[in-house]
Amino acid sequence: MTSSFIVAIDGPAASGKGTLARRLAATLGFAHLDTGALYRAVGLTLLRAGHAPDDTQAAIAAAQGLDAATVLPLMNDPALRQDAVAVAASKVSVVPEVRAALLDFQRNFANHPPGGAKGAVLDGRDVGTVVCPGAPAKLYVTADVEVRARRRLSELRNTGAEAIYEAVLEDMKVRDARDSQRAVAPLKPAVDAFLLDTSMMDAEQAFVAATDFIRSRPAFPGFL
Ligand SMILES: Nc1ncnc2c1ncn2[C@@H]1O[C@H](COP(=O)(O)OP(=O)(O)O)[C@@H](O)[C@H]1O
Ligand SMILES: Nc1ccn([C@@H]2O[C@H](COP(=O)(O)OP(=O)(O)O)[C@@H](O)[C@H]2O)c(=O)n1
Repeated sequence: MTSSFIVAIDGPAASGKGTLARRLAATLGFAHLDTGALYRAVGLTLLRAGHAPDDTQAAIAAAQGLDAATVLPLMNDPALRQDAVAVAASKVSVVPEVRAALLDFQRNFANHPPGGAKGAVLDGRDVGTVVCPGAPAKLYVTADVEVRARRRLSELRNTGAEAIYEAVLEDMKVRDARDSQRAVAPLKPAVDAFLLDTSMMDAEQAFVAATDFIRSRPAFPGFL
């Protein structure tokens, strides 16, 4: 059976989309897919094989080689969260063949959520625009880049990594620019997305604003 209960959440790095997506999925009883983790898995595979992150042919081979059996263990690998892996993910994600290789997995997850879930929440950069353009609830989560850099900094420090604010901020600006300016599936809000700026909101306030929006969508009767 194909599910039409899809919540699409997009936005730039450290805007809070993953935090929101996980909590929404738990509340709705839906499955959750962090689509960024798929691009990070490609980046990590490439780095571990000793390739440069901008080696296009190696990136295509890594993406085409990922299947459910190889990707699932990688999704829980702590190395996936390293900043170098985020940068590699952003580099491989400009390659159209890499995006094409990951598309079926994402659409299949959205339309046939695992574990008997009634619906799915996907977060990333192009879920509402490319992966699931027909999703009945789309959110675009953002925040000022300085706020996002501070969030990512404390996240990195909490994992024991040494991180400097200025470097994290600079990395984030470069990655935002690359993600927004690429030719294929650039980061941008879908025309029908609900814009949620979390610069002045904590995670609880963002969750309340998101659930108010989803509750207003006729396609989600009685879920919240
Ligand atoms: N609204 C918010 N206010 C403050 N911190 C937040 C908020 N949402 C998420 N965070 C924190 O910011 C960091 C990045 O959030 P995350 O959900 O991983 O962002 P993304 O998935 O967009 O990269 C995490 O440490 C998370 O706990
Ligand atoms: N749907 C998606 C998700 C991620 N990505 C790429 O993957 C990188 C890492 O994504 P992520 O969501 O894990 O990054 P953060 O927002 O957690 O920093 C992004 O910078 C994008 O370049 C993408 O191109 N399309």
